[in-house]
Amino acid sequence: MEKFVIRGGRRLSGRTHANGAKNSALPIITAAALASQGESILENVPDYTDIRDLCDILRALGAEIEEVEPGTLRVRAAELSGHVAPYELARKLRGSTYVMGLLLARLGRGEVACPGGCDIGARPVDFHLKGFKALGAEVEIERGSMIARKVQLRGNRFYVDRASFGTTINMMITASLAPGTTVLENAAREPEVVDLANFLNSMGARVRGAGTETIRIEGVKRLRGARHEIIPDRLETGTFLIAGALTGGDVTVEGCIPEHLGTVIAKLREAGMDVEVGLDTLRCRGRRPIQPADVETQVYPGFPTDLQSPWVTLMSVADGVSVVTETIFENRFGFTNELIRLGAQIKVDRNSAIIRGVGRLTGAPVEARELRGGVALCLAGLVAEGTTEVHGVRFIDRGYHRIEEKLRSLGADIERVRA
Ligand SMILES: CC(=O)N[C@H]1[C@@H](OP(=O)(O)OP(=O)(O)OC[C@H]2O[C@@H](n3ccc(=O)[nH]c3=O)[C@H](O)[C@@H]2O)O[C@H](CO)[C@@H](O)[C@@H]1O
Ligand SMILES: C=C(OP(=O)(O)O)C(=O)O
Repeated sequence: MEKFVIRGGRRLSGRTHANGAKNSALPIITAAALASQGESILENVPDYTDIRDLCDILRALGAEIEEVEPGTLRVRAAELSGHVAPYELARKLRGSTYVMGLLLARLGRGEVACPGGCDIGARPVDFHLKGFKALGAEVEIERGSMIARKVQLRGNRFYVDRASFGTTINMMITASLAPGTTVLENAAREPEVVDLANFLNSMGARVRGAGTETIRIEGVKRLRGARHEIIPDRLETGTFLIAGALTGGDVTVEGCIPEHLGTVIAKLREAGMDVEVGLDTLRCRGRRPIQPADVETQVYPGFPTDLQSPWVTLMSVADGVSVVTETIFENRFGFTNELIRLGAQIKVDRNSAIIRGVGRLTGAPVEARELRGGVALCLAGLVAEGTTEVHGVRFIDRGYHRIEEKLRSLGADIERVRA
């Protein structure tokens, strides 16, 4: 068990480089195992624990995955040797749902534990199952797993409820090898969907329309390996920009795609921050006072739910009252109980948090229970007087690589110690 020990009060300033996107890397590594010919070289793969767990699942199913150099994976999967994903691994992460899409596409059957991931709501898999069924699969939940029996897939028209990100991804993976045409309506439009489509197309798939709400996939007989560079992580980038804003600092994130953060940039400016947009850089200079800026999370291109928690931390020291509304996950304000220990004044009313900005936060031991809420507590520790201990670092490691080193390089006083 590890914890972060943070001594607050330092302005963050300097430059940091964006990692590859977790939510792109998970589907793309899985999709690489769709290829029965050749190998894929995947670059800019972030070293997050979720990624390692996914690779272990795929290896257990017969894929060969090696790290040829830091951040670059070689994936070969001429044949898959098994159709049952190791239960204890698959239940750890949400991204393991894509392994079902892969198994159905390659083997026509599969068994994958109902996924885990951040505890931010019920997070069922009913949309995924409905999607698989629309493609001809017989799939049920039994003994804690999604189980698909031997099936013959065929393309179909499918409406994606709530523009679900994961369902859109899974349908793209499965339909790429399903004979006929699949049309996804109300598809997710996140940049990671486009990244997956680009990779699939370079493998020989025929995916059109990714990035719009209608995606059309013509199934092909086989796919071959390809080279691909994962897009930068807009959520990690946004986290560092918010850290710059919060500490009154001057933080530049290099190697990002500013267009992927349009709403976040607009909201930072509304909060009074000075945001400079470069070709592949974003610079946020923190200004005082922090203006209250209401946020409502939305599917892309709206404000990302994954940055809601860091935003709440920023608003907790703003000069006035703000309202943050969560529309995607019904239980994503759990971390505010811990933020309150540091002195934040937050009332959660149904799916909104009403935040009365306070002049100061003071350090205390707090507990991270999920990824983004955990990082929001670390950010709070950066501005809290005295020492904040954030326990539950393993949740943060699911989507940030040694975040303490990046924060330290910007001037933060933070260390990882055994709890
Ligand atoms: C690994 C990964 O990429 N995770 C991301 C993905 O999660 P994930 O793919 O789980 O998110 P979805 O877009 O599918 O979820 C949207 C909403 O639909 C509900 N739902 C979803 C599927 C389903 O079968 N039934 C159902 O009811 C969910 O509980 C949620 O309330 O998109 C979220 C929304 O951008 C991000 O916060 C997560 O970081
Ligand atoms: C919710 C998240 O991840 P997951 O879906 O993997 O739990 C996240 O990245 O914020």
